Amino acid sequence: MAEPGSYILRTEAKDEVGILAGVTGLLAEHSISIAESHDFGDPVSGKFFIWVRMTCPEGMDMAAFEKRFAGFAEWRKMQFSIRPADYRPRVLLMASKMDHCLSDLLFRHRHDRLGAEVVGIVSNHDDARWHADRHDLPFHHIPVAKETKAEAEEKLLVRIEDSGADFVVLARYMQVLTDDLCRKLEGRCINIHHSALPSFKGARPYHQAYSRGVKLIGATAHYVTADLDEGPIIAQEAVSVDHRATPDRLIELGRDIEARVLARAVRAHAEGRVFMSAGRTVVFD
Ligand SMILES: Nc1nc2c(c(=O)[nH]1)N[C@@H](CN(C=O)c1ccc(C(=O)N[C@@H](CCC(=O)O)C(=O)O)cc1)CN2
Repeated sequence: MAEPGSYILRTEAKDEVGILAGVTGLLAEHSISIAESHDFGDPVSGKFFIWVRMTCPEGMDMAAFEKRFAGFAEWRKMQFSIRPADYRPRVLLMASKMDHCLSDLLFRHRHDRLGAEVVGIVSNHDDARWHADRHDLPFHHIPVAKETKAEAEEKLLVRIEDSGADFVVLARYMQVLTDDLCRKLEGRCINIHHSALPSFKGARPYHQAYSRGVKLIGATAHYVTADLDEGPIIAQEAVSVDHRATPDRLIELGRDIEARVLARAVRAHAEGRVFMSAGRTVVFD
């Protein structure tokens, strides 16, 4: 649990000399101590990113500080946000039949290791109801068929709205989202793909990998876009395999990697550690 007076500051701006000094100078001016900080100047986008976990002095006028910071940000044409470090963004989890990632996220949530507040579970199958009941969470069974996809996505949007979810996680949710839904969820829908993208996009990646005779398999957590499995990558991991591994063995080996990679991405997103930059991500993990 973050200590009282602890806040997360995120900034992004055109990369210019003095940006970092300006931000840290403002913090020092207000006797704000820095507990953790990260910064990066992206040569591709020409943007400079700063992430700070800061502790403000007791009794500090945060409104006055934010107003002062806003003046600096306007001058530097900087985007910024400040939020309490113990704020937990609300997340809606979605799964189909495979439940290893869902189960792992719920376990981490139960032990407050996810960095987000799970507000419900959505599935196109009824199997995941067991997990919702086990964790005393709302469960929404929204079946999907090609001819009912638009109606199903309308129901999903209602659930997202009603639950107050800040973001959505596809924890092995095996339905392709329409372009329209991807636009509506831009930057706030994370998927776990069971391959080391860009290899083996689409369905059955382990079978694709087996046919290719790979010596590595992996998992990729990425933001969802209309281009299937081509969204900005947040986290990845890979493990060596050899000629003896059948598709079923690859699926078995992949479970732990998928769950670990997805949890890392969810927590990074929840803590505001992920920035978008020229179609890629900057992750201050
Ligand atoms: N618009 C997007 N939707 C989804 C993405 C994405 O990146 N963009 N990621 C997928 C997850 N996924 C792999 O990780 C995946 C899921 C399902 C399929 C697929 O082809 N499924 C069915 C077709 C189902 C449908 O048309 O809805 C099939 O097997 O034929 C491919 C990849 C989640 N959605």
